[in-house]
Amino acid sequence: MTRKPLRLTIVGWGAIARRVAGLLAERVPQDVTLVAVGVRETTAIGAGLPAGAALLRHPDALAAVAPDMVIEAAGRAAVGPWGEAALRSADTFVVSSTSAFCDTALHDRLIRIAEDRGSRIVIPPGALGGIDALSAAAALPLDEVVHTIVKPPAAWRGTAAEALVVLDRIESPTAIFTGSARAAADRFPQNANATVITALAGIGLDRTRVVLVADPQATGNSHRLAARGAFGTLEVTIENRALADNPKSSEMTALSLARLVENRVRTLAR
Ligand SMILES: NC(=O)C1=CN([C@@H]2O[C@H](COP(=O)(O)OP(=O)(O)OC[C@H]3O[C@@H](n4cnc5c(N)ncnc54)[C@H](OP(=O)(O)O)[C@@H]3O)[C@@H](O)[C@H]2O)C=CC1
Ligand SMILES: O=C([O-])CC(=O)C(=O)O
Repeated sequence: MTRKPLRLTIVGWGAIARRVAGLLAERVPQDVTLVAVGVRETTAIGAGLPAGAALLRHPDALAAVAPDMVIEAAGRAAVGPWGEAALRSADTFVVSSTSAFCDTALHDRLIRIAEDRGSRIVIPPGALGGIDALSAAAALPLDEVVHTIVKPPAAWRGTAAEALVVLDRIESPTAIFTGSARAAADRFPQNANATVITALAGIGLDRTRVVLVADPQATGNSHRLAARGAFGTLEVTIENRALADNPKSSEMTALSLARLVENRVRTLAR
């Protein structure tokens, strides 16, 4: 029996969205159709929108394209409006800007809509490795989870870090934030989404400890997870290359989204 191609919509047409679309077009062209791209009204779209993909400037337009899966790769503000529409018109809504889940009311609203409509919210591993093990470990009590993110100064430009340190003058690794995952993602919504992924997999937004570091010697974006609990101990470090179009975002975030989509259409998910 042949399967129908998955009807995919991506919200956002930035570094991650374009990379994911490119990977899928290259790797599973017959199995996935990018039916639409969601943007905001003011977004100027350059060349490169795939042929046949509709451009949606409002979440209400989603229903008409009847997607199977909607991936958000836009930013925290996009998660609420696009998520509500996606959970009403698609069976799966995939969230990249997980910092949105620091807003408990939004989190609860999306869960309620998903329960009403029989749809699902999926949080991919994003820039991280080892999240499957942390999530499995959380079935037993966890004592401690610490997530450390190290990025070069350029990745912290245009963020709250600029009010704390002079990024151009840093000469050695400098901690710009220490605190909970909730506070980290709230203050650094473009750079600390991954801490919410860790928190939701493990011991929650308030108990997960986060350290954010600007390092002039760093050549990429690294994430270190350390956890301790009844399962044993876990230490995972991933050194990610940044995406060419956005130094804040890692290549792994796009690769991980592509894997998630590919596994949905593959006979052997891996
Ligand atoms: N989970 C994880 O591990 C990671 C998550 N992220 C999240 O993914 C997001 C996207 O990353 P990246 O592609 O690198 O960012 P970019 O800045 O390269 O692209 C973001 C795109 O989304 C569009 N956009 C922004 N806000 C909205 C909105 N409210 N509605 C619709 N479109 C919108 C922008 O358009 P324009 O501004 O032109 O209107 C732009 O096209 C990040 O903001 C971050 O929240 C990033 C890295 C890792
Ligand atoms: O891409 C990364 O390394 C992680 C990131 O920006 C985020 O968590 O928001």
